[in-house]
Amino acid sequence: MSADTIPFDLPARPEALSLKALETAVIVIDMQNAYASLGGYVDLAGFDISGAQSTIANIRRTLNAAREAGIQVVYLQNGWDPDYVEAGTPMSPNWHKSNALKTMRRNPNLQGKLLARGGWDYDIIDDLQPQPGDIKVAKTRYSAFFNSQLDSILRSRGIRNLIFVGIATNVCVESTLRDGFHLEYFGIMLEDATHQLGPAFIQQATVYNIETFFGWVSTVDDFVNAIT
Ligand SMILES: NC(=O)N/C=C\C(=O)O
Repeated sequence: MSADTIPFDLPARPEALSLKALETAVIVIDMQNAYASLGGYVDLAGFDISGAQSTIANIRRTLNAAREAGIQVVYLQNGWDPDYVEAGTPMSPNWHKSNALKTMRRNPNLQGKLLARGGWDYDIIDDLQPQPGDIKVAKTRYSAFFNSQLDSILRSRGIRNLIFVGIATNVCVESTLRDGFHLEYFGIMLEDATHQLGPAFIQQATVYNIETFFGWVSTVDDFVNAIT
């Protein structure tokens, strides 16, 4: 039996899980300049991203260990075409709720810069550049399962367990983990490899929701120790 088919035990809340590397992927949600760099969209929109640095370091540790253990790494990238056709019109709730679109409407000099494919804001941050063998998937709404290739990419590889890292805990991470639950994926969030948009209590709200209703919560130390 090869190492990646031998189950490893992951300490998690509300209970530990037994997982096989080959059936597991690390899902990296939106680690783009927009969400993790000063001068990116969420910074310009007025959110506090001072906690992102420790999140980035914890994600890097998670990804290095996952690649070593033969666990697939999948990067999601949020945004739209440079003309924002995919962002929708006033007929779409996205047009009304997207803080990126609202920020650009308030500051017309930013038009075309935020979350536009091909631009700096859309790019994955330098510290977490994808490595050979990693998979990149584009998304246009908060849930990475909506209108994307993610489900078929995972199912075609027999992946059932999703380890979530990235930004933001309470928006795209939680939306994707919830949709994954309804598609029969086992979702596990590494709480110290995610960061919220909004006050600290909202991170705890997502942790509670996941532990209680949608999946499991673990930590970077526990994940790295379990697979090395
Ligand atoms: N990646 C995210 O969680 N995004 C949250 C908000 C947005 O994209 O406007």
